[in-house]
Amino acid sequence: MVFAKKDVDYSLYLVTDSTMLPPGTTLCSQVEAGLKNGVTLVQIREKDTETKKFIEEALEVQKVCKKYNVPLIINDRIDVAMAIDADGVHVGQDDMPIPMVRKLLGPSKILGWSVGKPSEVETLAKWGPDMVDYVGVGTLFSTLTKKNPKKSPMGPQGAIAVLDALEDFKASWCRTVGIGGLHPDNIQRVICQCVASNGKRSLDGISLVSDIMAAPDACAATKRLRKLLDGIKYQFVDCKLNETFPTAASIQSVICQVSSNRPLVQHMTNKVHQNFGANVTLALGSSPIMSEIESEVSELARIPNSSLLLNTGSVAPIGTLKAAISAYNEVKRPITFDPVGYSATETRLCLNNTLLTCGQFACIKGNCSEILSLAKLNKDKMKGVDASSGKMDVNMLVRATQIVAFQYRTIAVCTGEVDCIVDGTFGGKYKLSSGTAGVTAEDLPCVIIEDGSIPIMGDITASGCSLGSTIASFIGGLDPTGNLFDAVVGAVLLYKSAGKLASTRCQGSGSFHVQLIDALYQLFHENKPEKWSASLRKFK
Ligand SMILES: Nc1ncnc2c1ncn2[C@@H]1O[C@H](COP(=O)(O)OP(=O)(O)OP(=O)(O)O)[C@@H](O)[C@H]1O
Ligand SMILES: Cc1ncsc1CCO
Ligand SMILES: [Mg+2]
Repeated sequence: MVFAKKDVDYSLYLVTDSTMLPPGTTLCSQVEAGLKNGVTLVQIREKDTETKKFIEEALEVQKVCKKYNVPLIINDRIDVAMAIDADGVHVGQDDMPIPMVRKLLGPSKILGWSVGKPSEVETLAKWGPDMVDYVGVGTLFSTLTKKNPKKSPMGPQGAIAVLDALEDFKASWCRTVGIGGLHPDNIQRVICQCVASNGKRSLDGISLVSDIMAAPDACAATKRLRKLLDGIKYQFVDCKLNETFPTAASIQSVICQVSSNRPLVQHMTNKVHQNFGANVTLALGSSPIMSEIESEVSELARIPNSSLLLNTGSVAPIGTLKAAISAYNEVKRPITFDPVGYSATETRLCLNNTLLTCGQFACIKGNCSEILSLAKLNKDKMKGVDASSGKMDVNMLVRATQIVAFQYRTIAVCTGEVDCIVDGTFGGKYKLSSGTAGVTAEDLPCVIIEDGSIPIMGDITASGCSLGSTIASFIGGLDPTGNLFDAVVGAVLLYKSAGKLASTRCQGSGSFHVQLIDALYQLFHENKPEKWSASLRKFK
């Protein structure tokens, strides 16, 4: 059977591994369970099987694939693929060079290549459409299936770089599947986050091994995966995403919700911020808990109206941070991420980037240096944890905030004299192949909050960190019908207004600290929009 290459469905690509079969199953029975329930492409990848056995197994699997009219790909073994007339071959970077493989296979077979970086995409683009039909993009996350991984996991940001390269080098024919460490708990996030910057393509599918091959009930496991792939919305927090534009009335309603729900805000934050953050949280009628104990994150995440502030100014062990991200994502409770000193040192860059690959954040907030660096618009390293001084161009800051919001499908906040807030959640909508239908970062809604210059806000430590506490309280306090963008904008607006009020009452930076908590307490409990001095406007 010859498959029209353009008709190949890459959405659910099963790769075999007979070393992980549960008792009572065979390679073929697991593949058939997958095919019956929505696997669209099969690859035989048996690293430790002798040739004769490999061929016997491949022929058996081929029979089943033919029954379901699904193409069969062979990993690495071009000889085996040719011997059994399989539908295609998949090779890695260290296997036989692609032009040779194509020469052996002929033009009609499907040829897949593992890629991890833009330079590899450039090469395949130069070869043109007759060479590589699809790429396996990875390794996305660490996985036990690769015994000696040569590369460290690239995360969604690495996949975005590959998708961008495919667009830049105009390799429109080339399809993509994400590979490595993909499981039901991260598939929606990966499809949602892995979109080219021009919004024109997302992954065409995902490739996985253990969730089907090692499943005691491979039928149920495949059905579950199929449902996630065919879904349209990734509801990563249990409140409304991207519905309306914030107004004074909608913010007032958020404050009412926070007042009555009294969220529990778990802080994993730096030492400097802990006491101040706890008091800010209390001023907002919420309960702070400063906890960095791995064994309790799951329990805390499950408390009604829980919310996590993850601030990397000084940090708990990375395993604890990862566990916290997973625990809150799992129960759809919000995480506010503050990548303190993001690009100040290599260590911080690496740590923050690692955490960014681990989950979905409801909000990412940073000062202008952090946001510019996250958006890769900052050539200079940060000097420390504080924003670089000097007047910033608002257009540039908005642009950076939009890029961060778009790339991480989050609400991004950039602080300074002017605060920018951009909603990049796309209402949690996701789709294979078609990206965001051409909508780009520049098209995202942006709100500006300002109240004139309040230099003393930059003269106390952890004022940005405590805005993080405020955002985490507001998001955590939302009803399921409350709106995420309203909550973040409301937090920034109330905090700025409190800063202004405190600056008129204080005598210096010491008393400003105290006055800021008083002002937040007052404005929150009064909940009167006419008392908010900061202005809210739509950017452009
Ligand atoms: N010049 C300014 N005028 C008005 N508001 C400001 C000014 N500088 C900072 N702010 C406000 O102060 C808060 C902290 O912002 P900043 O950008 O200084 O954060 P940060 O560097 O992360 O702070 P930290 O690391 O000390 O916690 C924000 O709410 C921001 O709106
Ligand atoms: C001073 C300082 N150092 C690490 S975190 C922090 C608080 C402000 O970000
Ligand atoms: Mg900060």
